[in-house]
Amino acid sequence: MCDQNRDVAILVTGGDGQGAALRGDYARSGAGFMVDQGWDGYKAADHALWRALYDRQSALMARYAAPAFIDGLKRLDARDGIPDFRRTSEVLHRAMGWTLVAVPGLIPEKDFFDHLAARRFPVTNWLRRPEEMDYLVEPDVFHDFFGHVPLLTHRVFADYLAAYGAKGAQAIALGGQEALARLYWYMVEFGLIATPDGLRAYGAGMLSSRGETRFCLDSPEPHRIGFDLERVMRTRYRIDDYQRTYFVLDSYDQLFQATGADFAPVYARLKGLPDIAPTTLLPTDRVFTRGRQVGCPRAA
Ligand SMILES: C[C@H](O)[C@H](O)[C@H]1CNc2nc(N)[nH]c(=O)c2N1
Ligand SMILES: N[C@@H](Cc1ccccc1)C(=O)O
Ligand SMILES: [Fe+2]
Repeated sequence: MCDQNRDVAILVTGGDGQGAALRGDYARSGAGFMVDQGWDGYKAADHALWRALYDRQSALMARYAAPAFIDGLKRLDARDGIPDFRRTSEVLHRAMGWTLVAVPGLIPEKDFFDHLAARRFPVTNWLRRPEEMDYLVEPDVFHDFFGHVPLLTHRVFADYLAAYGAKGAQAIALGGQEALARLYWYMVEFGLIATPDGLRAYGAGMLSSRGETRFCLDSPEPHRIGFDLERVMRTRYRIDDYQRTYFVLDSYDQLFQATGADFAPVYARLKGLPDIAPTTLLPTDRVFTRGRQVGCPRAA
């Protein structure tokens, strides 16, 4: 089992080299790092913390979240306590062909891509501590379920995620997995979408964090730039703080269409181009907000 821990430790020190402590119980994980959710093991205090997180985040959704996210969250009816993934999977599978699988935390990229390609969404089975209510570095069940599952009930986005996962094998074969991981990071974890009422957040990474839900739309610090596949794939990211750049979709279909292209020539082009720092703005960028980029946002 230590091999699996080693694999995951390598994964978690990815990104720009920051690490995050591994909290999950990887010892009992099986194929694809799947574990039993252990739903019966959750205590009343865990369910109470879930409800507190759920109520606090839900109160922000009308102002900050994309309509598709709000619709999906309502459909899940997950306020009362930490959901039993098996029950959610029954509903989700009938509607969208997706199921949820419990994992102990971050898993190696190949396993993650394979799960998405097979329409299995990995959901971490432990809950953050009360002192981490506003933000934590690695995903917990609140981030994975509250943040990600609502958009699995949206046909185009659910199909996009499967199409995205199916790109994993080729990316690993061609050395494009960092580029593909950036596409996930910016467009699944931290994506914004333009609506008639202005920009709204749909990314799981901001919507599971009260701090970043407000920051991503209210703060003058970060850049907000129109989505462009190669621009996203060239842009580095931080895993341990609010983002310095957010990308904006015109529609979920725009993201789905972009993922229909063959990425092999894209990876080849990227090999000859430098990475872009998250604080950088290019003259070719479609700029919604030119961020001030001063100071460390989370410390503010
Ligand atoms: C797609 C990209 O590799 C990203 O870092 C993956 C890796 N492994 C993961 N593992 C889990 N459980 N959850 C995640 O969101 C991710 N993200
Ligand atoms: N920072 C998010 C969790 C998260 C972890 C990893 C990636 C994206 C998001 C939160 O506090 O809810
Ligand atoms: Fe996530």
